[in-house]
Amino acid sequence: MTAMGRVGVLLLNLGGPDKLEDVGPFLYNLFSDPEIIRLPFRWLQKPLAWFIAVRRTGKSQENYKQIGGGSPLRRITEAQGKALQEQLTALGQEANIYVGMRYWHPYTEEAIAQLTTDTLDKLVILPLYPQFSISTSGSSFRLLEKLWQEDPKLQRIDYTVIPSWYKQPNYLRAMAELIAQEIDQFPNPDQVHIFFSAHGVPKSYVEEAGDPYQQEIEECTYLIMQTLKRPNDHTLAYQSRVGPVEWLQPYTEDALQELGAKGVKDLVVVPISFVSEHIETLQEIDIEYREIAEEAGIHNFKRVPAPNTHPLFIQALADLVIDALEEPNLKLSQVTQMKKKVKMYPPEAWEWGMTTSAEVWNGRIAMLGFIALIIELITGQGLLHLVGLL
Ligand SMILES: C=CC1=C(C)c2cc3[nH]c(cc4nc(cc5[nH]c(cc1n2)c(C)c5CCC(=O)O)C(CCC(=O)O)=C4C)c(C)c3C=C
Ligand SMILES: [Fe+2]
Ligand SMILES: [Fe+2]
Repeated sequence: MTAMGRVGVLLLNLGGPDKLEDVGPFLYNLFSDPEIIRLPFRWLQKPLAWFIAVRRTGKSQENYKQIGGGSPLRRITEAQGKALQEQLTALGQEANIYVGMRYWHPYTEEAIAQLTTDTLDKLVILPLYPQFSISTSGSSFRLLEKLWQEDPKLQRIDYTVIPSWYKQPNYLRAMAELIAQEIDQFPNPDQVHIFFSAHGVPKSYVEEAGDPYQQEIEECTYLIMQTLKRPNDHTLAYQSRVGPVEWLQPYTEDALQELGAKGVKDLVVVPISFVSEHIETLQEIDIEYREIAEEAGIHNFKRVPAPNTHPLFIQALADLVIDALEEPNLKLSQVTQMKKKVKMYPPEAWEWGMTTSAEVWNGRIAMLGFIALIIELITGQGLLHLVGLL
């Protein structure tokens, strides 16, 4: 305890399957989230999530097999929490650290149950995503808002939220240092092409729902290059597209092929939206994109490690917590306002069940939807392709 009283830090992350048997239920949880699949009908969410999870599990398990049979996200996030606690203690700020994952253990609900029994005086909510997206931090904030509304014990905790933090100077320094270490291993470091690969989101998130993610990614790329102070050429592209709807462009695979065709031979990939190693770095970049790059003639392909427990990165997290404790509180409900009034799911206009006629239409559309789902289940074609998920 310090002058601030008993402080807690809630670290938010996505979560990942610990072992192969977890892949199916993890995918079901992920696709059950309306911030991941934005459907106009809430009742369709769970059957669709189940269907997509069943269809995707085999392929996804193959990928997890290639990285040792599970996600390292929990282990790394817990190590980040421990390092953050030690750094805060060194700076004179004792704190309890809690890890709350969105789609797998330890779930956000478990972290909340723990922290309500710890009688905290102040809680800092810190998402482990440098940039805000509706689909990541936004989804976790929305869940927390719901938990807060339901629990009077939580309402008594004085808390503040950090919405995004890609401008944090020590984070930028950590990224620049990790990039410099990698390019300096090449015979001609200044000739190496620096390839920023961000996790993508569907284009409609940005263009229709006002997700600030793309703007924050672009600014973050610019700030890292400014901090790096090297003359290298660089590219920003988006990875991990799911389904045939348009996602943010250029796609990583296309951009790699284009650079190969232009004669780029030396390239380092910087995973820019992740702060830990996980399937998208260890399998997708290190295995799939490496293969594409090598086929395109990029013979010297390297990847910059995620910040993980890099001391400058842990310092950045500690700075964020200490600054948040000193600044005025930011509430969960204020965050979406700040983030350019993003339209979280469901848009208000879709609030159904308020009138008798709406109930009648709900019923009719539900019947039609179920028929469409049955057709899809039998033929493997139709509705799911229309909504752009398969
Ligand atoms: C900034 C990070 C992330 C954004 C933005 C994001 C959006 C997003 N993701 C999916 C679908 C899937 N994501 C999956 C895994 C996964 N996603 C992120 C991060 C972001 N996702 C991480 C850290 C992980 C890995 C977890 C781990 O196992 O370590 C998966 C599962 C893996 C697979 O089958 O490919 C899916 C599916 C969508 C649809 C989306 C935006 C709408
Ligand atoms: Fe994802
Ligand atoms: Fe992926």
